[in-house]
Amino acid sequence: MKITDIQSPKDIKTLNINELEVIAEDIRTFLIDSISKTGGHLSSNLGIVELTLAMHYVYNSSNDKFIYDVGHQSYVHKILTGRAKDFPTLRQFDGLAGFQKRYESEHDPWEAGHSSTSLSAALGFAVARDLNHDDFQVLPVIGDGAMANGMSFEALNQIGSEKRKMVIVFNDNEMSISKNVGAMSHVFTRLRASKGYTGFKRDLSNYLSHNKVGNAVLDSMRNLKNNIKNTVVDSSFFDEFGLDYIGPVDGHDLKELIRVFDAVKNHDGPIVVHVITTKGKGYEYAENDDSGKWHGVGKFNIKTGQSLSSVPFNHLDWSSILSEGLMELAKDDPSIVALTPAMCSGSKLLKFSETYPDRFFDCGIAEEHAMTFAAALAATEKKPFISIYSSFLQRAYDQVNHDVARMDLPVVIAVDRAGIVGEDGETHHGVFDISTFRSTPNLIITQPKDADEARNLLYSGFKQDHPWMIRIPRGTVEYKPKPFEEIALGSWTIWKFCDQVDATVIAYGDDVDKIIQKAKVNEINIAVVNARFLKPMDTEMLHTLFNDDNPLIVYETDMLAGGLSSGILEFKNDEGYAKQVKRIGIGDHYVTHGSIPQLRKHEHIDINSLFDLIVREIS
Ligand SMILES: Cc1ncc(C[n+]2csc(CCOP(=O)(O)OP(=O)(O)O)c2C)c(N)n1
Ligand SMILES: CC(=O)[C@@H](O)[C@H](O)COP(=O)(O)O
Ligand SMILES: [Mg+2]
Repeated sequence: MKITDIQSPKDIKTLNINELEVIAEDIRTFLIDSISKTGGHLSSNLGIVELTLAMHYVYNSSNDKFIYDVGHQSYVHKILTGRAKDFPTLRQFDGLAGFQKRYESEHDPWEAGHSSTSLSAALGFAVARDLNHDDFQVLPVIGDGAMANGMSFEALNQIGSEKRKMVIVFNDNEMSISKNVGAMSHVFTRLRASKGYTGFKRDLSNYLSHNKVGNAVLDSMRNLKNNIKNTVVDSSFFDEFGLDYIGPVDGHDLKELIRVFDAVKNHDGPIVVHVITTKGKGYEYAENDDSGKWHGVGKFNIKTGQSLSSVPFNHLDWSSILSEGLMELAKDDPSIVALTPAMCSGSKLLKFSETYPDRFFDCGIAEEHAMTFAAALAATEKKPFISIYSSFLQRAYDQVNHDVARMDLPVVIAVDRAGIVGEDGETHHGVFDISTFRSTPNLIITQPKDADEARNLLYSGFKQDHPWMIRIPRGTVEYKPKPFEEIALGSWTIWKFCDQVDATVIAYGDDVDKIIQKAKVNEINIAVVNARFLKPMDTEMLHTLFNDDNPLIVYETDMLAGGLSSGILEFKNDEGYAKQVKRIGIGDHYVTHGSIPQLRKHEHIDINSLFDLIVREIS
């Protein structure tokens, strides 16, 4: 059977084990081939092939609810639910999404992108089912990284007391994006090494021989399903939560997986099936990767494993610019420490972690904890630098407010992947943080226009006594490091095409230089303000701008509501100015997936849309 011919899970239900094993290998080849051309989350999907096949073989999606935690490992599920033909469009504008999407298929009952929502969602589905006297199984599929998150524990706490029927598929590959960390990872290691499943298998064969059903295991297991209580083994960890447990199960042994899923099919109450998988299974480079490089990839050469994306000459990604700067500062200042909630590779902190292992903390997928941890470090004379992707920082809103800003503690917060991030889409665009945090007292919010300013904002952040955010986008910028210089708090800068300009644009980030460049090339007579402090704003400069007669345009590439232009409109109102302010930014909706330039165009927040507005305003 061709992978692209699979229309629905029904197509694999009549296959025998040998045929299923062939399909598993074909799916792996399909994934490697397809993702090498589009980019995407390769390793987690290669690891979950047999597991997903076994689940679809035994259960009946869409009646049974398949809920993938994060959703980055739902590609095999997408293939088995008739979406293989759409893989050439994966994560592209108008194309197949990289996560489960309710609009995409009836087989996607839930959506995520952020980690550790699957267990809470599963409980919601299970309770609604019971209240409606419906009959379906709920199957959250959750990794060992996501399982160690606080939300998962909050959910387990209630699942264990509610005792609703669900099969929690615990996909344990000892990896988060990179190697999994923390005490929970040791708990899982002990479980993995436990004799539980051996015990289960022994009980099972006893059961089978007592019942004289012979060796036709698949059929026998069907008889067993109502007696699963006899075979479920205790596991100290999940047992403490009041959950039944089976495992560890070899996640690449299709026959075994099918036997186990069949056995727990109608299990009464919540049961954890602990499945051991290998992240990157079947593709050597990905299988041997501990660093997280193959977790999410761009286009690559299958043979050599080389990336096909190139970084322009003299350019470096923004995360590395900050982490290189941090390394320089940390060399002379032993009080500097660095933290990441599970994003060591993406935040480019690997070098820091190797150089200063005692001063580096990977907190796991635990944004809330990481932020409060950083606050306490700052309260005890350490100088914490915490790097968090903007969209994941949404998780730590209260900790920034309650623990960092309220106590006015000098935590330097790198808000990475700020702005539109591209292919990950809705759940990952970092477009909310300015609006979210502009109302937080004591907090300073900055965004550099170039690499020098990024370094200088980092340097300045460590020289002062307040919480200090530095927003940096996904992508690269020209990098020729110069000695650090301090930047005055709340100071903006202005560039003018000539003394008498016709309009002023206020912008921030790396768009500032792009706007200046375009104005120069096209001889457009404007001034461009670099609003490198989004909070506090440069009120002296704002008074000057409101006192001249030129049109004033605020150019934002984040949410309009509550963003920089909202701050400027508040200023205008409070200071009693009459001048109109034109603004560009993202309206009241979520932004889809696609390349960053495509999405900016689609949202009318690209530089061409800005210049169309400028020309309208000055003509
Ligand atoms: C709240 C949040 N923080 C961080 C991430 C980034 N992230 C995506 S997948 C992942 C690792 C998940 O590990 P695991 O659950 O074990 O899944 P695996 O990829 O190993 O299958 C992380 C940290 C996220 N999606 N959401
Ligand atoms: C699924 C997930 O949340 C991460 O893997 C994310 O896709 C990483 O994004 P970057 O590629 O920008 O590091
Ligand atoms: Mg994992």
